[in-house]
Amino acid sequence: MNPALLVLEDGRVFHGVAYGAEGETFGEIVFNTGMTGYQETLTDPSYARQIVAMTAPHIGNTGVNDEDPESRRIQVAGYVVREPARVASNWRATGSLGSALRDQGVVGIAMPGTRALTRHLRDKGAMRAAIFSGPEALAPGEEALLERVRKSPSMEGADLAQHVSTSEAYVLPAHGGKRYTVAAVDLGIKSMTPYRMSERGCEVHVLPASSTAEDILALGPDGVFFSNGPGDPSAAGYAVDALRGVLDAGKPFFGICFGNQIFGRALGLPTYKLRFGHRGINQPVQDRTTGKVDVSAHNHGFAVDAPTDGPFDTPYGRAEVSHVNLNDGCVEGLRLLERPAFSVQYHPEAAAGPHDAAGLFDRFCEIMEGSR
Ligand SMILES: NC(=O)CC[C@H](N)C(=O)O
Repeated sequence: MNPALLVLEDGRVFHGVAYGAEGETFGEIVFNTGMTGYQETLTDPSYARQIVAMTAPHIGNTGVNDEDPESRRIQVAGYVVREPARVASNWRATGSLGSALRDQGVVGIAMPGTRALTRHLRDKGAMRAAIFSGPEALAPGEEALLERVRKSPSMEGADLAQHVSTSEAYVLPAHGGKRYTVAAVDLGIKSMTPYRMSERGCEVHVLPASSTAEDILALGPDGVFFSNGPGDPSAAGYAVDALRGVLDAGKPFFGICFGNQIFGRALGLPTYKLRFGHRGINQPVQDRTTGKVDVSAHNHGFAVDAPTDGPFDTPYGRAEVSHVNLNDGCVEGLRLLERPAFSVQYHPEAAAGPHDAAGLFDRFCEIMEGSR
């Protein structure tokens, strides 16, 4: 197997062997703590331009199948694992993870130091990085490679949603009888999300990220949804403008992850970059109204900065922080108190992840019902 290097912008270098395609790739290095669900992780468009390191030591055991992808392709910029499975064993498997990475040109590295890497990122934070594998990519030597990593673009200020969004609108029909029309703005949407709505009787019109409030309202939707997505929410002013138009029109609104950050910005709140973010499927989130704790799926590197000591004023009336993360206290949900609009920073669609928060899709249906 050919040698590979993972080079971090602060000069830390990890040695390993090539996994997946050989060559080079640049991105923000982040870690994911999920013990399962690598295929959903790899295909989540929110990971665009990120190199994802898995803390679970053995990856690829169940191969890849045609049912679990969350989008049409592997979306991560690069992949870091400790030990790839040599055998893919599962009744649904159609191939191995190594060949899927290779076929889609995704450069990865298998290296013994994933634990040291995770501890490093925990202390120093997510940062620019690159994987170089094979003799050609490694030829310039570590110093020259590090220089190139330092010159690569940062995640801060990156507008990536428009690059992963659908270019054409499409419709997911309602399962078992249509009850609601939903306009879902695709900022990097995972395929399970509109599916969760469709199984609750929503006809889901998935719209490009560049859709304006007029485009959205032209559908006459019962409710509007803004999806998860990659990049820095402070660089997506177009989505904030569209959402403001939707809120001005009084439409019921639900947002997930990037959608929560856009909602926060539409309410006039700032967003900021977390040191190393939350990526995994066992994050404890508390609903501050009921006190109930959900174990939930996460993938975010940014968060909304909002007062957690009680309701606050916004251009749309009073709002409150509805959910907080019990690990670090960060804002995990927002809601308006006088209008039907709410959002969460985590992933009730649960692909992969626990289904504790599935009731949020029911809540979306309830606010659409209540607004009729
Ligand atoms: N999953 C998401 O929607 C991620 C949102 C945003 N890109 C972040 O990293 O915080």
